[in-house]
Amino acid sequence: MELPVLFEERMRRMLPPEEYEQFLKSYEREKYHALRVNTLKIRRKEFLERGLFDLEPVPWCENGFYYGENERPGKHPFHEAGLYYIQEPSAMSAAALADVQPGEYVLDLCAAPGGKSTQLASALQGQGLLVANEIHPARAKILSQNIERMGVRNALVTNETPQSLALRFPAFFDRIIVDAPCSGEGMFFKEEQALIHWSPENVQMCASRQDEILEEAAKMLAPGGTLVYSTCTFAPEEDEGSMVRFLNAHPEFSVKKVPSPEGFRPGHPEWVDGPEELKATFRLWPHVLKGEGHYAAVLQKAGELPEHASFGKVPKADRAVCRAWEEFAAVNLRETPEGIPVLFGEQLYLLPVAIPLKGLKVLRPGLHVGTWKKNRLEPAHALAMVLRAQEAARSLELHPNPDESWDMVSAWLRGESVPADGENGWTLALAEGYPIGWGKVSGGQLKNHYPKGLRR
Ligand SMILES: C[S@@+](CC[C@H](N)C(=O)[O-])C[C@H]1O[C@@H](n2cnc3c(N)ncnc32)[C@H](O)[C@@H]1O
Repeated sequence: MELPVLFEERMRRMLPPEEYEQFLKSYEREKYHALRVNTLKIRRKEFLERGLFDLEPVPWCENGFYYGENERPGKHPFHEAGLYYIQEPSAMSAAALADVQPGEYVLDLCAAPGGKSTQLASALQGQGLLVANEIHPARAKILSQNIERMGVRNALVTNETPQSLALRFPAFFDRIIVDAPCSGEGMFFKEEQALIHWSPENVQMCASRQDEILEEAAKMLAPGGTLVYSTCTFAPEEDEGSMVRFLNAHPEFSVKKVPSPEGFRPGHPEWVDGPEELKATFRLWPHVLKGEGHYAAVLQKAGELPEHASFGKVPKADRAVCRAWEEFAAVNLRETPEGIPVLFGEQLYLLPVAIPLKGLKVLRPGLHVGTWKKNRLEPAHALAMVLRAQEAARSLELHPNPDESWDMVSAWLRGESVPADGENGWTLALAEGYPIGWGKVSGGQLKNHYPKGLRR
């Protein structure tokens, strides 16, 4: 791989000579593949007991595992069932450092395609609130699909600028992740675009954009809250540099000392004329650990976390719709998910927390439970994806014998209907016990309602 000369010169100045050679060599090796088990759907232990792939733990992420280069987890039906998320291993560091607890209010400000958001959602375990925001509309759609596939019930997916989000959510969140757009020097390996667009001017542009994003994040963090900043670049201006500019402008913030995971190296204040406390930020180097490289910092805002702020009431879906939802749940579910029913056009959602949505660009205001059409409620795919098999009144196993082929599941994922002799009505289709969508039994068939856009 041919690296930009100015990049090489800068890296040579940054690293001691033997380390610089090792750093260069890291570009020649095979890239690492990893997945993260989605604990909203399956426990780590159960996933390992299934022995699906040849796995090795990622040291800094409890549910992260490297898999062999010949494995194809993206093709397995369990990927569609949302049992795991394929993610670059060093990218698992920021959300792990955020140490999110169930019930907190969390913002992922630069969230698409959703690696960190889905990791934060697992940590929340369906309690509290996740706002997953992405500025680019097309990327926000992909984020929203991943939130759905992973069975996240308490997320609001927005497509806003950090500035307008900050107007709606002043001092609102317990934790914020800023996984900033950056010059992507850690991505040279896999994305030619990062290599083509690299220039010292672009590094400067990214650094100023990071300052702007962090400024808005600061406004949205509650006193006593935690801000995690990360990039996938090695440029000091965008890493320790962004932190020093931010800390100078915000004396209410300091670097939080958190235990250093295996393989992480300290940040370098001397590269940016910054304070010693930057040594408690983290450098993930591709020649030191098994990953493409990252920078991460955990910052703390002074003060005590207050009670969660309330916006008061939000307008609920009208009575007929709420009643239809209750009736649907009574007939088809054994447990009814919680949330405030809100109608967006024909789409019914359960909003996890009373947040006024007017004026915000929202793609997914909570859990999508159904479509209200012709005075009937048809269940949404997202609802199937948050349920456990036992939470539906009826389910049908499409892969009853683990030793047999996955033909019936594959047919289902292509949109085909399958034979079924159960009771008529909405039925959860299962792949070895894990929901993959809704079907409707009638006339000895499970009619396929797998969304057209997802069919293989
Ligand atoms: C490093 S990526 C995020 C990756 C994501 N956190 C994940 O783990 O899957 C940075 C994101 O920031 C978005 N972005 C670009 N410009 C932005 C801006 N001015 N404000 C906020 N986000 C921006 C990009 O579209 C991109 O999706």
